[in-house]
Amino acid sequence: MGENGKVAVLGAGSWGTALAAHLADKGYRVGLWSRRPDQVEQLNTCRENSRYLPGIKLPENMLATGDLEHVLSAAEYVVFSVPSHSFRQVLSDALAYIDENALVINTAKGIEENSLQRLSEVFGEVAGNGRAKNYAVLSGPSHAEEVALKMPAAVVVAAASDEPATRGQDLFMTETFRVYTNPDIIGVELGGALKNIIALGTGIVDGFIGSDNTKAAFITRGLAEITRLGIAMHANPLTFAGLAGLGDLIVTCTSKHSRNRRAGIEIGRGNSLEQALAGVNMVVEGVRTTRATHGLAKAWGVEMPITEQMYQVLFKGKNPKTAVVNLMNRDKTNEVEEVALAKIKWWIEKDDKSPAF
Ligand SMILES: NC(=O)C1=CN([C@@H]2O[C@H](COP(=O)(O)OP(=O)(O)OC[C@H]3O[C@@H](n4cnc5c(N)ncnc54)[C@H](OP(=O)(O)O)[C@@H]3O)[C@@H](O)[C@H]2O)C=CC1
Ligand SMILES: O=C(CO)COP(=O)(O)O
Repeated sequence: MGENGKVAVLGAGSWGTALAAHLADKGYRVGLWSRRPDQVEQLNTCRENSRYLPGIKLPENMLATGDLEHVLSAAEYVVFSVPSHSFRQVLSDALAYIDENALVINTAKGIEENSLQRLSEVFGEVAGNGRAKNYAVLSGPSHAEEVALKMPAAVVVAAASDEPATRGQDLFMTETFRVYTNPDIIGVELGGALKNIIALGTGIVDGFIGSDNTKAAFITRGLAEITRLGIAMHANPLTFAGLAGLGDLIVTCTSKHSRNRRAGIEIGRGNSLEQALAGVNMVVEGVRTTRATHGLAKAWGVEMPITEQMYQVLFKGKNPKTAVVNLMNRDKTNEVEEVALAKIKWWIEKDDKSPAF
């Protein structure tokens, strides 16, 4: 199973720390890279990440370091757990030290804002498409706080071919952390990134309406528009009914641990975006992802009414109450027919993979 092999985890936030502890508990030698020397010192002496994952005792066979070359030297697996907006930079800094045969697993959930690229596309651009054979994505419903307590969770590893997907599955799988493989890297990336827009919005709805009916409608129609974009971008529609789609949507829209939902609640209570982000004080991926997805929807010619309203609320000062009124009063339509049409479009366009930008 590769236990006792070396793993480098880049990014010492809540997810990087939880995954590093998970893999160390499984018997791997784990190096956890942080960009902050004071945090390295604190992790190694107190054996706890008091800022990002308080209350979890870190295993002895994981060591924090600020030295990228050192942590990556001889690592068979490299886990990226930095926020998506810093993925390109950290990857560029790390690349020279990553062994050609090492499996790179990205765990960030986002779309790059300026390029509108999925993170596997960023990886291809920075590392070269030749290295894509050793690239995988870990996604699905998995809050760090619960994974660190070994509460049962099920996730997905997606990769372009079986071999890296199975390597990733074997790396993470334990009795309490069940890992499925999925060949649909586009769908898994989109599901993980776009659910954060819906979680932010669900938080807003929680913050000012508090209606379960409204929330259920918002989540369900959110999944419909994620699927619509996914189909246009040549993802497998079924991925969105799985762990990286519906599964992650459920957890992020309902959990007390969700930073996206918590930020949304503050906005729904009348606080500004800046106040909401300062209150959470951890990465809230849904903000940048809303802007990026707004761009993707335009580029692919896909209607995404919830994303459009979220964009207006977050960046154009629209009142959330007006946004809900606008969503409720759109032209009448047929739920199933709409999905069927999107699917036909998928079949027609699947041989033409060139996006409209
Ligand atoms: N938390 C969770 O439960 C889960 C998170 N994820 C995803 O994992 C990714 C990381 O999230 P998470 O760990 O929760 O985030 P946190 O906010 O908990 O931590 C972010 C970490 O990234 C570091 N960081 C930020 N910018 C940079 C940079 N430019 N270079 C290097 N390090 C940087 C921060 O360092 P510093 O303290 O110095 O700012 C901090 O250690 C996100 O994409 C998130 O969506 C996925 C599944 C579960
Ligand atoms: O992706 C996550 C859980 O699967 C984490 O979601 P939040 O970033 O909203 O906390």
